[in-house]
Amino acid sequence: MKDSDIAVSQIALMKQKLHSARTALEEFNKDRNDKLKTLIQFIGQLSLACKGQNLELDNKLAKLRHNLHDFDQIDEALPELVDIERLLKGQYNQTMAKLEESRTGLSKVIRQIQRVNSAPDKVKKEVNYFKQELSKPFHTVWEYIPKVEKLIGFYEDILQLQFNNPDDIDILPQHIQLARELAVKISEIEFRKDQRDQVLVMKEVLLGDITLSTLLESYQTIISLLLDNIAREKSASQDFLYALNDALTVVRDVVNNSHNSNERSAQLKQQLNNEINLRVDNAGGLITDIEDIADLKTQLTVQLSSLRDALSRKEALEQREQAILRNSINAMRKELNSITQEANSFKEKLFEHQKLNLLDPLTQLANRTALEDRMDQEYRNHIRFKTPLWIAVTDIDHFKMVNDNFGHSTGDKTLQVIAMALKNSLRESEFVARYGGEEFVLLLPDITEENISILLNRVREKIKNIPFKFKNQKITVTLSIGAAQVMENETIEEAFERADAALYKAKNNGRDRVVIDI
Ligand SMILES: Nc1nc2c(ncn2[C@@H]2O[C@H](COP(=O)(O)OP(=O)(O)OP(=O)(O)O)[C@@H](O)[C@H]2O)c(=O)[nH]1
Repeated sequence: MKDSDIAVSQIALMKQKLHSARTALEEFNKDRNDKLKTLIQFIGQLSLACKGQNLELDNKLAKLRHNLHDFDQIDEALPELVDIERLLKGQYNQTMAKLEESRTGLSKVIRQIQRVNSAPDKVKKEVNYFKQELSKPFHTVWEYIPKVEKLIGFYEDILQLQFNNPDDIDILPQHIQLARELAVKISEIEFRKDQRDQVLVMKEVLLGDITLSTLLESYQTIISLLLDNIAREKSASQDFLYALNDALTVVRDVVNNSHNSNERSAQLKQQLNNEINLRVDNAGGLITDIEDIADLKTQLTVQLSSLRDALSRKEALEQREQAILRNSINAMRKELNSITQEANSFKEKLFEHQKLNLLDPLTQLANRTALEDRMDQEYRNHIRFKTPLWIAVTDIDHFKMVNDNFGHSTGDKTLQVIAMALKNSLRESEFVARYGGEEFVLLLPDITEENISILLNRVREKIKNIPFKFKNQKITVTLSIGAAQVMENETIEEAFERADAALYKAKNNGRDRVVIDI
């Protein structure tokens, strides 16, 4: 074969190879584009799945989807990818941190559920198992949601049980606090004798292990007892008013009757007086007109007899009048006596109430109302006579410990002893009141600035030296005292505030001391 023929056949072969290579390249390009399109579609779908986690990411992905949609614009999408990659990475870290946070949150909720004593045993067991499960970290949000659902299920079970047995609703610390406060309050109220046993029992219950329903019942009972007392007082005053009204009606009738009979008597008397005058006139006329003595004697005898008759009728009338008057007076006296008795017993009751309203039933010291009255009175004297006036506020130290360690009734007795000791350590002119709880207020007129500290420290020492013995244990009870003198142009309330602030200082400086605000 000639060289030229060889060259031609080689060229033909190369052409053929080139054609095959081009066809292969076209097929490869087509295949690559198909795969790329599939990939782009997939990215589009994936980006939709990420939607809703982060707004910036959503916007970027929307833009990416738009750019990828037109195959020719694919180059424009490339720079966006860097940003999107950064956002996706951040989003991943954030999601993981949030999931960990949520896991801790759920563990807290679990601990709360475990504290619910009334939870059924089945729930308690499941909660324990669930707690172990919860110790493993979550990897996706979808692992988290069923856990939350499970927790809600536990709550549902517990609530369901409590709705079915409302008596078992858990009593919270604030309920117990309310019960204790109610116990203190009812010991400050004076109940009737026949109510006292019931109140004592209630106080014991309130200070013991109480359920919520017992607490509510106690509130209801106390309100009923108080309403009953109010109703009784109302009916006692009503009875008194009715009795007063009846007595006044009787007195009015008596007065009316005696007035009417007086009028009738006055008319009769007038008639009799006229008759007597007429007889006297007639007798006078006879003396001047008749000259014959015998005739005169006869006529005069007739006139005198008529006169005697009229006079005796007048006397009878006057006697009847006096009898009526006496009866009226007696009837009125009787009514007045009975109404005076009623009024006295009502007054006594009022006085008792008034006294009770001013006395603290536990310690028998003056109460807050009485203190306010006395503060007014002492302040007026202080202004009028320019005498010094001190006010001291005192509070027992760590009194809660006495209650907590030895019981509330020991606490009550301690208060009584301290109240008595305070009262006994003051002069007649001085005054002490229970201000509330374990706090007392002293009003001390006529004390000089040099003496106030001596006096109050003496009171403090006196209380400190009381040999209290609880459960065979010797206990020292101390007081903190704050005092202030009423200054010129100052109200007693302002001085009280200063004394209270001084008490606060005494407490803060270590208790068992007197602080005087000068
Ligand atoms: N037994 C009894 N306790 C009372 C009465 N009134 C108040 N308390 C108790 O007095 C205590 C006062 O406690 P806190 O206010 O904490 O004061 P504290 O323990 O005295 O401590 P400090 O005042 O800070 O020294 C509480 O436990 C009250 O329940 C009462 O009439 N009887």
